[in-house]
Amino acid sequence: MKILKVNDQISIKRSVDNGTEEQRAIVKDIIESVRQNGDQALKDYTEKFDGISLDDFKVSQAEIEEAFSQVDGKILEIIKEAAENIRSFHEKQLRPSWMTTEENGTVLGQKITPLDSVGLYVPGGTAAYPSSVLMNVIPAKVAGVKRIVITSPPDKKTGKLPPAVLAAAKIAGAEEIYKAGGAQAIAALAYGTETIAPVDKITGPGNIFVALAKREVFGDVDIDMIAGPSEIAILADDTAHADEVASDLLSQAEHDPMASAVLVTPSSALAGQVSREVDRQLAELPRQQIAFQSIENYGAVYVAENMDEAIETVNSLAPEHLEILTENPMELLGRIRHAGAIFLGRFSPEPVGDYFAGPNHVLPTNGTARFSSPLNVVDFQKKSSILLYSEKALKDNGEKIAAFARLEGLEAHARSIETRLRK
Ligand SMILES: NC(=O)c1ccc[n+]([C@@H]2O[C@H](COP(=O)([O-])OP(=O)(O)OC[C@H]3O[C@@H](n4cnc5c(N)ncnc54)[C@H](O)[C@@H]3O)[C@@H](O)[C@H]2O)c1
Ligand SMILES: N[C@H](CO)Cc1c[nH]c[nH+]1
Ligand SMILES: [Zn+2]
Repeated sequence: MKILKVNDQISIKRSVDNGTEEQRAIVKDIIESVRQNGDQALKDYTEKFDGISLDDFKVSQAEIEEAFSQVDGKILEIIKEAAENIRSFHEKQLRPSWMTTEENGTVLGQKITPLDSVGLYVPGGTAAYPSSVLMNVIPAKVAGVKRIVITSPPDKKTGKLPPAVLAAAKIAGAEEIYKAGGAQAIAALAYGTETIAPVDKITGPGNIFVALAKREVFGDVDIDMIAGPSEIAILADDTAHADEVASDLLSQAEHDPMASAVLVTPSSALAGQVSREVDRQLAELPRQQIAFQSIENYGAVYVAENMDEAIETVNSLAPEHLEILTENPMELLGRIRHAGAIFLGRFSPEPVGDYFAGPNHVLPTNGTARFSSPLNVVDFQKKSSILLYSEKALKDNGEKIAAFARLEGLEAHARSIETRLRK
């Protein structure tokens, strides 16, 4: 793994993928076709891209039960315990609606309402993570969303969805599940077909066709974010254990050839040890090819002049995941301004958050931690403002409001107020 000096140019190499012109045109065609032809288009594209001919896209209750029985009992217990931790963490994010009443009778407030329906896209293939099913469905449940839909492409051989995904969905409490993938599934969620009623918001990652389709339907429905490849930055001093730092870097590198994994440290001794250790551990990994490309193209060990420079470097990266492996990580927490999730100390490696602790693993990537947050309960709710003026309140303030309206040249606004002042 390469060792570099921190300089002004340092940044995680970003891979913001807007797709090719051809891919964007394909996605537009697919969406239009699903809008026009509904289920028939969904069926045709599933045959074309997934090689499966389906008469019914809906996963039956029997299929869910069968999947549940196929997953090892001990694994089911682990998924249930993780689900409980995730539920308990997200319940703490709930905020009540509120109202205030002033002396003149004015009532002002904010009413919080869950979205009616949301759709979660679960990617196909090896990226069909049951943990991501929990991380999307549970905050929606906690928010109070009544209808939670899951859609995922059928396996090219069996025509089914992975048993662990169906089991996680059942444990999280989502049982309206469809076998449909790609841009056609996003179009079906956004606009509906004969079988799939439309939803109000679409969440979840996917390949370039899924990402482009989410961008395309945004506005007609809401979306969560366009998640990029995984990122980890580690801030460490010479008390860190090189083998642990290396394994944590590789834990995200194995996700994606474009995942980024960087160490930032003022210790050149640690830098050398970690660099060698990454190379050694890489050779032993099953997903060696993926991790190798990630480390080669998007990985680095950065040596800073001192801890102050290292901290500023981390803030400028605004990584998805940040591990602090220093003598006293808590002391540095207050100086971290930008990171999706912050893992403190050597007993909190990143996979603790991916699977089990409770905080959401759907996190801002590509430096967007500067302005956005992990997926959370509020993403599945919306707010309505409440206003009630008493007669006295309107009489006391009506002239000011009418004057403000006339300042903007809006006479009908002013009269709407004044017609009441005269009575
Ligand atoms: N950021 C995260 O948290 C996260 C987590 C898991 C997976 N992912 C990403 O999800 C993706 C999974 O990709 P995948 O392809 O295995 O599954 P996918 O479900 O995203 O896409 C499969 C679908 O793509 C469509 N498709 C394939 N080729 C097409 C073509 N030529 N034209 C039109 N549509 C086509 C098909 O409809 C197919 O069903 C990866 O990019 C992975 O990095 C990200
Ligand atoms: N680290 C990924 C998000 O960046 C999430 C994940 C799922 N499974 C394992 N990891
Ligand atoms: Zn992960």
